[in-house]
Amino acid sequence: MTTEAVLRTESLTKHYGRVRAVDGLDLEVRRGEIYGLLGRNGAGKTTTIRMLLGLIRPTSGTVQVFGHPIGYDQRWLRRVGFLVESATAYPNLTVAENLDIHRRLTGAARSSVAEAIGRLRLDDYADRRAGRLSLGNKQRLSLARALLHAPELLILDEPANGLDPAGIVEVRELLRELAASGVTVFMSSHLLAEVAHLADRIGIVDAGRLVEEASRHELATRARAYVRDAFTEAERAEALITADLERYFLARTAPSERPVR
Ligand SMILES: Nc1ncnc2c1ncn2[C@@H]1O[C@H](COP(=O)(O)OP(=O)(O)OP(=O)(O)O)[C@@H](O)[C@H]1O
Repeated sequence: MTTEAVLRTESLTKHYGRVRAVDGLDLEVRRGEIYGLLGRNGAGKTTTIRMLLGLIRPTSGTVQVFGHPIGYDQRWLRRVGFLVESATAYPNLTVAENLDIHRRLTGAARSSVAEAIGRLRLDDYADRRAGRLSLGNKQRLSLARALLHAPELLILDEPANGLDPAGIVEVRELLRELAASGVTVFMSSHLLAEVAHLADRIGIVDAGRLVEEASRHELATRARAYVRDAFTEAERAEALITADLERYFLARTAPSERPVR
């Protein structure tokens, strides 16, 4: 991993009237890194992501992608894959047709549609209309679209939304694989476990402000100390049983449903 900043914000701010949705955010995401923006509902994650993509204009502050300020030159968008609103697609078009539209818009190779379908394990649904997919499969379609044109940077708002536990593990593996091949991933989540399993670095936002930033390892150390101090032995045992149940569920999942490595 080099230290080159793929994504950088300086004093990024968005106010809606008196609501400070995002308030002076300084972020730097390096090439090949998985960065997780973690925060409660309403903390400002979606607003941040919309500004990163140039979908809404900041009240003040700047965003740079690949070293270029957004707004002046939109060509960088071709190098970015994104998922903003989860589970959006043309409902009357099939999975393959939805992806083919994106392929044409981005100028990606014809084979990229089948590849993306395979990567997100949508093979059995390729000819199904998007409007008839389950929430989880709609989310897979959105993810397939995000990575179809082999972007260098993925910006994903709550990528685990709507996925079942096996799906979350598959997508986690996929994002890890992409990051290992040099793709930079910026993702948001309101679930600590999701970013803690995946992100190299985690930024915690609250009321639009970055209240903490740490590597996954540092955060895990702090969390362990917190769990030790804040919970009783019975509560800790209960949590362990829940984790074991999740592992049991995954072990019982048919081999064809397991992630491709
Ligand atoms: N268009 C808007 N007009 C007014 N207020 C808004 C608008 N968009 C967001 N907000 C407010 O800004 C704050 C941040 O919202 P945002 O959607 O960015 O949070 P979030 O962290 O993505 O939350 P969630 O996980 O619930 O999506 C909230 O108080 C929200 O109500």
